[in-house]
Amino acid sequence: MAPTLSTVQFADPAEVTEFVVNKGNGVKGLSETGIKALPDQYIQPFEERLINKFVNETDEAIPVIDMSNPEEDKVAEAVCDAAERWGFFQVINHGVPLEVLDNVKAATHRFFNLPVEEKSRFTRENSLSTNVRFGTSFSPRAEKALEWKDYLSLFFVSETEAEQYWPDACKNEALEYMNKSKTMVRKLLEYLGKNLNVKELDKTKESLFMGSIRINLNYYPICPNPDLTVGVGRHSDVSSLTILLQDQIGGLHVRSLSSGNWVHVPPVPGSFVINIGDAMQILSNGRYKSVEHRVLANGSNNRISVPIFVNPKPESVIGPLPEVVANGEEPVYRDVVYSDYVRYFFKKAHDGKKTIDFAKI
Ligand SMILES: COc1cc(/C=C/C(=O)SCCNC(=O)CCNC(=O)[C@H](O)C(C)(C)COP(=O)(O)OP(=O)(O)OC[C@H]2O[C@@H](n3cnc4c(N)ncnc43)[C@H](O)[C@@H]2OP(=O)(O)O)ccc1O
Ligand SMILES: O=C(O)CCC(=O)C(=O)O
Ligand SMILES: [Fe+2]
Repeated sequence: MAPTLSTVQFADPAEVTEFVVNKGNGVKGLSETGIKALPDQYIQPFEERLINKFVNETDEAIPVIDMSNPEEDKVAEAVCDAAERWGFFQVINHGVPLEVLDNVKAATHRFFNLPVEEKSRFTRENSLSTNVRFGTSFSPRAEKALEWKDYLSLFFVSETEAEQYWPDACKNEALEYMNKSKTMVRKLLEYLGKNLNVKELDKTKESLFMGSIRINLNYYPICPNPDLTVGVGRHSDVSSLTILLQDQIGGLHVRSLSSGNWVHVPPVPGSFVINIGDAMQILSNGRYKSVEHRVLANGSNNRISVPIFVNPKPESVIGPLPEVVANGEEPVYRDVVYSDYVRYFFKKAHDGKKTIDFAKI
């Protein structure tokens, strides 16, 4: 059973960290104690809070693209245009059965509703596989201010490995979600590749664009002072492409490339939010943009989201594609080993678009 106010008292911030991070209660456990004020270590610097005046003053919106007829040129054009001008878009009629989406959302709630002793089997310290990690915030040991989010991160190696190590509460649903999304992912990558003069997604391109998959189940519990903190701080993803399933609560904001405004991504039932990640920005020599985004904390509702990060293989060397620089275009990025890039991302706190400097020439 979740601890309650009568059983949990925090004398100082270190006790909160012990309870949330080290004991594996997460911010969900903290929220469920009935805590009335945000603990100090969650208070973000003023400039990192999503203050209302920067939001919703604009009628800008990320494109919503209908994929009912995926072979039509206008679908490919809309995807490539959005990847260049927004780095973000939503897709509807994408062919992934709605039941699969409902099932993975239900499985996410089922996992986070497990008792702490069960979830703690998957913390960094306890997990039997480095490919399965239950955690909180982003990089708690590196962060000056923590983020109001718990997560389960599942790196796919094989069905057998997943069967053995992924939590029973969600493994079948997460695998089905991943498998049933593959056709859509391939199609999106074909559109993006063709526009870069990549003729086909052969084995080499496949391992660069979609050589590894990570699924995260994110849980953002009700927060006592949502204006003082964030669910997720400003960052860009390090993937090639991210496919995000969000529930009906909302809170994801994207930085508009044209105005610099923070633009809300409204939940559209049955849709996916798709975004370009740093790996794709590097491979396309900056043509496609991985854009800063962040998530608000919420004072009245719990929220979940389930991103699939489609990535190069960890051992892939990524740099501007030969097809892109063949015409004499100057490369903006150097070649980097993808796992070095990801390790660099994970070892620091979220810092907006700074990760990509690691690969800049
Ligand atoms: C969590 O909140 C997030 C997450 C995100 C994620 C955005 C993405 O775009 S995720 C896609 C990343 N790409 C991949 O995972 C594919 C390639 N993977 C790899 O190359 C490797 O698996 C590796 C990630 C480099 C890890 O390799 P290795 O060094 O063998 O493994 P570890 O020793 O386990 O990890 C080293 C170090 O990395 C950090 N870390 C690892 N996994 C995670 C994870 N799932 N979540 C958070 N941090 C992770 C961690 O610091 C590890 O050091 P420890 O000392 O703590 O073990 C976007 C926004 C978010 O808020
Ligand atoms: O929860 C969301 O809407 C976005 C989460 C996110 O940006 C991430 O996990 O990388
Ligand atoms: Fe993200």
